Amino acid sequence: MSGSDQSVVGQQGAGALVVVPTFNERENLPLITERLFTSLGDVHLLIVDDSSPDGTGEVADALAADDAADRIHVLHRTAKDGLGKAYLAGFAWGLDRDYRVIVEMDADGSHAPEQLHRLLAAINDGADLVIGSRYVPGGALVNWPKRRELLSKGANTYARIALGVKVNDITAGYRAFRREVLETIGLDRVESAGYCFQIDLAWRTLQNGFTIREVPITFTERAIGESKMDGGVIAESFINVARWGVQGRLAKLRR
Ligand SMILES: Nc1nc2c(ncn2[C@@H]2O[C@H](COP(=O)(O)OP(=O)(O)O[C@H]3O[C@H](CO)[C@@H](O)[C@H](O)[C@@H]3O)[C@@H](O)[C@H]2O)c(=O)[nH]1
Repeated sequence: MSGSDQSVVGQQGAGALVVVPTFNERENLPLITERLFTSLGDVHLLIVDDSSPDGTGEVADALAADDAADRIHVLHRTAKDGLGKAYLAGFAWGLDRDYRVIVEMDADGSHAPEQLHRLLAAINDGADLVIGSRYVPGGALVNWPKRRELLSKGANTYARIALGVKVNDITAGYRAFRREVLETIGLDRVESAGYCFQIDLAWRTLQNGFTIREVPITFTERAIGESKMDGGVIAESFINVARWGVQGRLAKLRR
């Protein structure tokens, strides 16, 4: 880990930690870092690397060492352990410090740092969890393979019906949390290791009485490297969502 602990001062990004999980993103990481700090100079960045074989962790360390403003931090984990686990480790790191807002963002450029101000503005406006949504008016997909789009829309429809929630893009990975949401949910209660983690957190956010607001974003398919989505991720989502749906309905019946 590098960099020192400090709260951030400034305007829109003040007190915000952007958590970026990485696995084999050596070429993407410098590009997204540059774009992030060009867009919002007063956020902090935490890179959570799972010992990427391509040397992403060393690239992250070099970026942290070169940042004179000490805004970049790196968490090195020993093995690839899933997107959800990487985020939870990053959130725990952020909650241990003074950050007011914790952001999720991919390393591959799918989530434009230039649109982060939209998420932070909604937090400043009182939302508890803000989802950068592809499926609200103004949201868009660029170059995403048709099969990924169908999978994503299918997963969203399934989750909406099974859980009885109204979120349009509950699988989205571009998000901003007010720190109280994560503190109240309790990170150790989150059950999903993979991408189902996104649904898991949104579901628990609502169950704990917090609000979710969706703001439109443009999701652009990565130009470099490849997705780490696999069959295990899909199976975990299917099973967990079904289980939460049944639990939620039983709890309602008992009331
Ligand atoms: N540390 C770590 N990082 C990981 C791991 N798996 C993936 N990542 C990182 O997590 C980010 C997203 O992974 P991708 O594999 O590129 O995601 P995607 O298929 O494009 O999926 C995106 O869209 C989904 C919604 O449809 C989202 O659910 C998902 O979060 C993500 O935003 C990238 O920065 C990638 O390096 C892991 O096991 N460990």
